[in-house]
Amino acid sequence: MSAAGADAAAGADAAGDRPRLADRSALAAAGRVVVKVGSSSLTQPSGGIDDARLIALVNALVERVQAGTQVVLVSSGAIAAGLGPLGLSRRPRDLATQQAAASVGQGLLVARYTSAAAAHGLTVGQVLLTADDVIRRTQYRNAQRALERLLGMGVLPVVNENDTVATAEIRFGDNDRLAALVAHLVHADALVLLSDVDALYDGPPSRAGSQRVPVVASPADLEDVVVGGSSSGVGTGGMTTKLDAAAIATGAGIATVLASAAQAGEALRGEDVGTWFTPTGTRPRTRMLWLAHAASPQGRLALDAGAVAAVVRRGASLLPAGVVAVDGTFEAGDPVDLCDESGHAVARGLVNYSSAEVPDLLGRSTRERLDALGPGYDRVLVHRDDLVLLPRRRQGGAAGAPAASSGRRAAATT
Ligand SMILES: Nc1ncnc2c1ncn2[C@@H]1O[C@H](COP(=O)(O)OP(=O)(O)O)[C@@H](O)[C@H]1O
Ligand SMILES: N[C@@H](CCC(=O)OP(=O)(O)O)C(=O)O
Repeated sequence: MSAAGADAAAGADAAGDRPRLADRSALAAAGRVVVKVGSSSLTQPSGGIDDARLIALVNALVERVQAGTQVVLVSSGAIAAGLGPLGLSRRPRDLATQQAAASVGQGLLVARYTSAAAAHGLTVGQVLLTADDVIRRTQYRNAQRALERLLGMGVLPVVNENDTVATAEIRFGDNDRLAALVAHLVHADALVLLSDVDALYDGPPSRAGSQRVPVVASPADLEDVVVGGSSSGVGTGGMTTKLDAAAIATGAGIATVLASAAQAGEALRGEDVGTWFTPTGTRPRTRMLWLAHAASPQGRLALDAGAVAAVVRRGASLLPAGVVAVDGTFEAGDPVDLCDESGHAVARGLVNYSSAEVPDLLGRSTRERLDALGPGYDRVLVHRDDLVLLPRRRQGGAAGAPAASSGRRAAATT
């Protein structure tokens, strides 16, 4: 996947299946890059699309494409672009109006990308994703196949969340993490996050004395960094979601750069701008990353101690006999959290039965289930291939890297 030359500057991936970019200088020769741009970098304060900035971004992307890099653009800005045409002066709070604004704005946004890219002979393809679409085996393969084909045909895919149909429950909500997962989905060499701020600073950029952080080599480098929310009025997550995205990507072996959209060209050429996040982990299986980071659990299964040990330490599937209680309303195939006796989520998986069926299964052996309930009830509750362990810091709901990138995950699935 990497262009010739990248290997020289790349460190070997421990998994051995893809090279990792060692530093900024390797970026210019990267084979495949996902670029994410935030709303504040594309729209005017009043909400309309800022044509000059959008064209400058497209020019920077075209330069990379012409140099041989395949680029996927994850673009925010649909909601912001839809405000003006709908007579709205600020980002609406309610979901339905956000959906309406996104519906109007997304079309306008892609039309501008299409014409800006066409000026260079580059074709744009729109890809709208929901989190729910891509945690399911068939659908994530479908998204992967579509992106792969678009790139193979020399198209610039422009990805956004499908805000118009994403309900509160299945909504991803921020494109920084979405971009990190897309980078993983397409096996990108690097993720470039473009914003209205030119780098990560050790404190709020507006505060006198805050210093640019040029390199983050490990999470320890972030210990003294103070991060805040968005100050633009149109952005969503501020620096917090960018650091989450960088953690997801680097934890999966993907180098990440945070820079200003105004310096997109320099950032993509590997010049010393912005903040470089060194890849730390190795690539987990694609769907597992989505399951840990994109899926909203629809229920909780309380496991006894033996079942926790089997799932977490031995990598076993979850059998109904090890579950003592069920909570929530879900269908077969939905994501649920598997909790230990103190209520901490230790794993997340796709459940094979609905919440209406589970109570009848609990505590019963396979033979007892078949005898009492009939054929088909010998399935496990959650198969080990549909399961990802959650690291301790994620327990209680905080975002974190999935254990899929660690040795523990390998133990849990083999
Ligand atoms: N430590 C920090 N370093 C840099 N920016 C920060 C920091 N803490 C908070 N921010 C804010 O994060 C903002 C970028 O986030 P956001 O507005 O969501 O951007 P986007 O629309 O590009 O996704 C910056 O404009 C800045 O005000
Ligand atoms: N999907 C939304 C953007 C969500 C989002 O993450 O926004 P931003 O913080 O500006 O990257 C939209 O297109 O308006």
